[in-house]
Amino acid sequence: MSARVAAAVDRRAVGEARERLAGLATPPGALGRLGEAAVWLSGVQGTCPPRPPSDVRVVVLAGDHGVAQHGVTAFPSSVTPLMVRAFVDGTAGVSSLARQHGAQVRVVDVSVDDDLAGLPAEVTAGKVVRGSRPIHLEDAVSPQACEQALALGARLADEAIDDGADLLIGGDMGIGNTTPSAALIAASLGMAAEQVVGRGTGVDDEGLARKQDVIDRALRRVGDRADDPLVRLAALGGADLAAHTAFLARAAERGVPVLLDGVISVACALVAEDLQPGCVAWFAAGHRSPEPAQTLALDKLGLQPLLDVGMRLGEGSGAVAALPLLRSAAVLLSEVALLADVLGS
Ligand SMILES: Cc1cc2ncn([C@H]3O[C@H](COP(=O)(O)O)[C@@H](O)[C@H]3O)c2cc1C
Ligand SMILES: O=C(O)c1cccnc1
Repeated sequence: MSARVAAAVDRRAVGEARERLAGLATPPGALGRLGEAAVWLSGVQGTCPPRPPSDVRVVVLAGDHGVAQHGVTAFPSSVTPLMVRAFVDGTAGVSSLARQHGAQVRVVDVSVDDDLAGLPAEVTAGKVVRGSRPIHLEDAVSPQACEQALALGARLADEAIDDGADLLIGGDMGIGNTTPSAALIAASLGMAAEQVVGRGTGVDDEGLARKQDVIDRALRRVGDRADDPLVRLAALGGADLAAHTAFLARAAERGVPVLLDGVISVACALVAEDLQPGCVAWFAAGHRSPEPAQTLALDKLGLQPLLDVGMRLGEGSGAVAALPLLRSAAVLLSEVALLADVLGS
């Protein structure tokens, strides 16, 4: 997949959108990031003014992580399969937001450490491994499992796009997953564990120190091998994060926009950009997570989040919460009069 390239956004539409935004009957810059979001939407849709996204798909890529057994999270791994069932039942946080804002949610078991008996094949059939391994002790997954996960993530993006999606959101579910996500961001940015570590589901100070130590040991264990983004994913990420990365990269390759979520989503976006330069043009940031690594990664990608409300749930929830703002941005650019017309009338 390293040979693939992201599609090109429509520069003409971007230029038209910038011109229209500057000409609206509003003071310059008064729409803030909504104005920027409208310009971005114009470019990725190839049309000015842009349309509010109407077929939004959230794909939650679920997977467990061996680090969860090493004191880095406030919850046990047994929560992961229970939450997968909650997504299927439509009772998770993102399920509620998606219903409210007209988005569809699909959950897929990439690497949950449970057989998820009784769930439909469309949830479980793609399973790559039962849990990714603890990254401070060994590579999260083999290169073969990583390739399989990448193929799964790309296929899931293709399925959503072929079914008519006009905006994709990657969601995550997996106890412990903020640890490999922070490690991926540290390795991608050449930063130290102490700069990227955050509290995830809410670890106490001792848990935070253990988490920092696990990330630090993982970074030192993998060393320069992490320079290769595929090795980085296999060694420091895991199957779910590889699938998530390919999901985002395939969207960019197919020219379909993505609204990014929290630290897991943005970690994968960073790796996707390394694998397939130019991807970031197809990404907008839904929200800012309190995880320090997420802000560091957003800064590196040059993205400003639409929302900053302290959400730290994952699941794609922060992106779905930002959806009304993105749609508002589109209708503002299309419906607000031009100042010249207002003054001339
Ligand atoms: C009930 C529950 C629902 C969740 N939904 C998303 N997460 C989020 O929190 C976890 C990551 O945080 P950490 O690395 O600290 O474990 C992941 O499962 C992520 O999807 C949840 C966590 C819990 C407990
Ligand atoms: O940044 C996130 O999305 C996040 C933070 C904590 C736990 N789960 C997800």
